[in-house]
Amino acid sequence: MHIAALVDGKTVRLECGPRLKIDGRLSVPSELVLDCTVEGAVLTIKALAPHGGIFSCMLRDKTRKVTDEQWRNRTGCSLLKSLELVTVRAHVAQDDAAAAAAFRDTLLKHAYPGGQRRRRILVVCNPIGGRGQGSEQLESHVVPLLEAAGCTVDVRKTERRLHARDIGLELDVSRFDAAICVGGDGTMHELVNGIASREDAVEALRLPLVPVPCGSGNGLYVSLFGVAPGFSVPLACLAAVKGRDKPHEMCVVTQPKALFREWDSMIYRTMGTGANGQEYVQYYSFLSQAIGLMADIDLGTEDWRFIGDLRFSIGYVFGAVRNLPCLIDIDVYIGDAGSVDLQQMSTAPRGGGPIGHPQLRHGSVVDEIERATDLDLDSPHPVPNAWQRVAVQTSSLYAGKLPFVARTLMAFPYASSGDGAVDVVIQKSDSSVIGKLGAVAAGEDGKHIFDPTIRYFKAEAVRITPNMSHKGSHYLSVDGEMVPYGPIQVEACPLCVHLLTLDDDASGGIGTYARPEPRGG
Ligand SMILES: Nc1ncnc2c1ncn2[C@@H]1O[C@H](COP(=O)(O)OP(=O)(O)OP(=O)(O)O)[C@@H](O)[C@H]1O
Repeated sequence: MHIAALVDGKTVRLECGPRLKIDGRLSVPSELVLDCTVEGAVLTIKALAPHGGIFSCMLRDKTRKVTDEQWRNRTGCSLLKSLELVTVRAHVAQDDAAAAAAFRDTLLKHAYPGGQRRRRILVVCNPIGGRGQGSEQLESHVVPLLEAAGCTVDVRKTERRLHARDIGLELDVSRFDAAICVGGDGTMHELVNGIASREDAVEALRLPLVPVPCGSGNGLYVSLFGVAPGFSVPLACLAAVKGRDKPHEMCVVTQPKALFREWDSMIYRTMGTGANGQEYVQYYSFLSQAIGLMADIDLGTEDWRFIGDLRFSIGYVFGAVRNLPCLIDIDVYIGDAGSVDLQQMSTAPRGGGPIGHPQLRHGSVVDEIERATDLDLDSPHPVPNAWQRVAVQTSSLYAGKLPFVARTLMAFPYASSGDGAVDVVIQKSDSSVIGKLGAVAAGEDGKHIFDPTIRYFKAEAVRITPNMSHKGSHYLSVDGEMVPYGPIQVEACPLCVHLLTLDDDASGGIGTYARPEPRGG
């Protein structure tokens, strides 16, 4: 479909189909088109396109272009870092009014093949996340872009810690088609836990969520959109406008209620009582749980927020040089869903697990566990269907459900949204400072899992019991948020969050980037 029209006094040819082309100005896949309207003689197109660059006026071909190949490989395309909202107004001759309307219809058909347009979007914005740019990004990019796509936008700014949780608790989910968090993983953690604490959690969590990267680590965002496009606010907003919904199973976390006594307010709402009458607190994690070095570099560098995610790299170097052991007992239930074999882990189904009510298949943290033999990760076979103590001295334990925890660390390359297991990375304490630095350098593309000082496996459940004499020198974090230092149990559960992605394949897992091939067959 094509049409001739006047843009800035020049006659140009407008073409649309799978691509939108405007002679000499714009050439992008229709997926990047947000809206097209015809009012009187004016045809208006709103789309995302790469920034022209400050020297673009000196270039012969000034077309702002994203090729089909670049769009297909978008998780590896750094050009998308400069995506921005572009508005093109074209004047069509009176005789061409019908052709302009047909052009609009064709363009919108290609721009929204799934049909749903003009979503009603809740925006939860943390103004102090990351480098404190949430409010600026909200006003300069998020709201204008969503409105350009014809969406209805309801903005709630968080005014205090746990405000996002309270929004989730009280939200009328029927009023929205999607919710976005302008902030980091912590804001999403609070919102998700608010929704997950409700009686109607399974249904309410069907509200699709999108992270807009204005935090520090933004692990959820990077796991959805890849590293190369950078922290692209427009790309995340595009997913909110037209993304597909994918379920992602979470971990249910339990900790003894007694640990929360010294906390000023009860963060999580759900309580339970173990077989021995001890009470526990239950909450959910969509991303990661960490203790030792990896938690310390996140929570121990909060004062360095102004340098963005560079704080994690610098914090890691400091932590590696201090090389503190982290005295913890680790019990794992590998089970049928888990594995200690990298080859098998690499072929775990990436998506599509069962969705349902949270379960504690392996009990809570306050329950006694019966252990079989210890698990020796250096010669692990055969693994019984039972709890096992992991015989290893650690400097850090990191567990998680998504590949990336930050753009510099694909911590769990074989993580899956629907395999019923949590991925675990243990860094042995007998590794040297140089060994630790080498391991994290390899972590950018997930190859740290082959490092001799690292052990990587999948388990149905993990219990960590820290030596409390280390309270004060280490942190415990869940989704990057500080939680009370003390015993914690984590298991993969069928309670899912629904995430909007730009992935083409609705059935596959989250993220289309390359993961490392297991070595040695
Ligand atoms: N108005 C506010 N004042 C103080 N704290 C707030 C406010 N709004 C939110 N918070 C808190 O800010 C913390 C950090 O939020 P967030 O996760 O969005 O950013 P981040 O920690 O920089 O990013 P990431 O988690 O990706 O590393 C959360 O613990 C949240 O409770």
